[in-house]
Amino acid sequence: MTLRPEPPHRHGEDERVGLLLVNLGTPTEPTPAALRRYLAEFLSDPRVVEIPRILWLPILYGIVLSARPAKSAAKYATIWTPEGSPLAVWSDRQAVGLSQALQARGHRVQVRVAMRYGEPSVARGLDALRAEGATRVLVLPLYPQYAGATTGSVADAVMKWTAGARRIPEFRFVNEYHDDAGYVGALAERVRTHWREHGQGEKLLLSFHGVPHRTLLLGDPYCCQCHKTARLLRERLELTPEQVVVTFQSRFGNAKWLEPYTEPTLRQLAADGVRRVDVMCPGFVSDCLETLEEINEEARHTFLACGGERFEYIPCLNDQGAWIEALASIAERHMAGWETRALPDAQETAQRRQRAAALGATI
Ligand SMILES: C=CC1=C(C)c2cc3[nH]c(cc4nc(cc5[nH]c(cc1n2)c(C)c5CCC(=O)O)C(CCC(=O)O)=C4C)c(C)c3C=C
Ligand SMILES: [Fe+2]
Ligand SMILES: [Fe+2]
Repeated sequence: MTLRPEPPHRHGEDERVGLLLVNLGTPTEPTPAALRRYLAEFLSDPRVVEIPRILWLPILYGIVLSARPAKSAAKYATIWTPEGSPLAVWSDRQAVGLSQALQARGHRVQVRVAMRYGEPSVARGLDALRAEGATRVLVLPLYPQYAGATTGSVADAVMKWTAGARRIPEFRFVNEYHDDAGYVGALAERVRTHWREHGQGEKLLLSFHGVPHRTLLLGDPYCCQCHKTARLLRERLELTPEQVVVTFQSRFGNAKWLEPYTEPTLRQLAADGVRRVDVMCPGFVSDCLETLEEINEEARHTFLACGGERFEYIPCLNDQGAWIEALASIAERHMAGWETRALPDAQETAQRRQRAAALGATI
């Protein structure tokens, strides 16, 4: 194995902290060709589809990648913005906001955004942090609930990068923050703001991305963490258990996934005479295809077509101030003990001069 060369090492250099904010990834454009590239990488991850490769890859490169790219591209086209895919746009804004929030709290931390699939890749993000001198790296996935398919896979990508690194930075991983008070508080604020402007519906439906049911039986904590987030949010909002419904969306394939499923539940609610639902997706911190198209377009249509009268979609946390502050607090907690204090410029220059002098050099 050939190890990658490292940036020049300066004797007496200080420890520098980098933060890698990681999201899922998204196609580069809403076209079948771009979708094919994205889906091929995403769906060949053994943590995402846990079927033996020898059985799965022929299905993936056969049926799935012939039919799905065009269908998915058409869906992405309905949510695309002039700046690109919403998931990428929000992730970038979250990184900028987090960087500013940490700076305002007196930390010197280099923040980079990376995507588990596509670009900017985890490897590119880590290369950039190393080039900027990071000797310690906090990996913060934008997934509040831990799932092997998402959070676990981010760790895989980091480990793959370390395998080629000569000087491996000291890593810390944020595994989950499903019950973090700042995160739940930001969700509650989002709901309350929506209710102030649009009134309150009869039911608050909380829709999380699904995973195969067998992962729950195999010990993945995702399902329990989704339910705990929902309970904490309900308590914050002072709602009764009857006012809140938890569902799972985005089922992929024919296996049983976590239940109840979002769309059938909405049909049932309409059949039961519920006229207005408020729908939120607390497991997604950035609006994306799964919220803007699957929920705000498809699920809305289903509910209204089945007799529902009003469907209120409550947006994700995106770049809301309370959420950015929550992210900063989560990062701070996980960087405890690491030197992140920003030095005033003059002091930093003086320190460098001193070190250089000790080495007999002048700068
Ligand atoms: C929030 C956590 C997510 C989990 C858990 C998750 C699991 C999971 N997803 C698939 C298959 C697909 N997901 C797709 C899109 C997608 N998934 C998440 C998040 C989670 N997925 C997000 C944020 C997005 C949106 C990305 C965007 O660009 O906006 C897609 C692609 C779209 C499509 O063709 O439908 C697929 C496919 C599986 C199999 C899975 C299993 C554990
Ligand atoms: Fe997904
Ligand atoms: Fe979907």
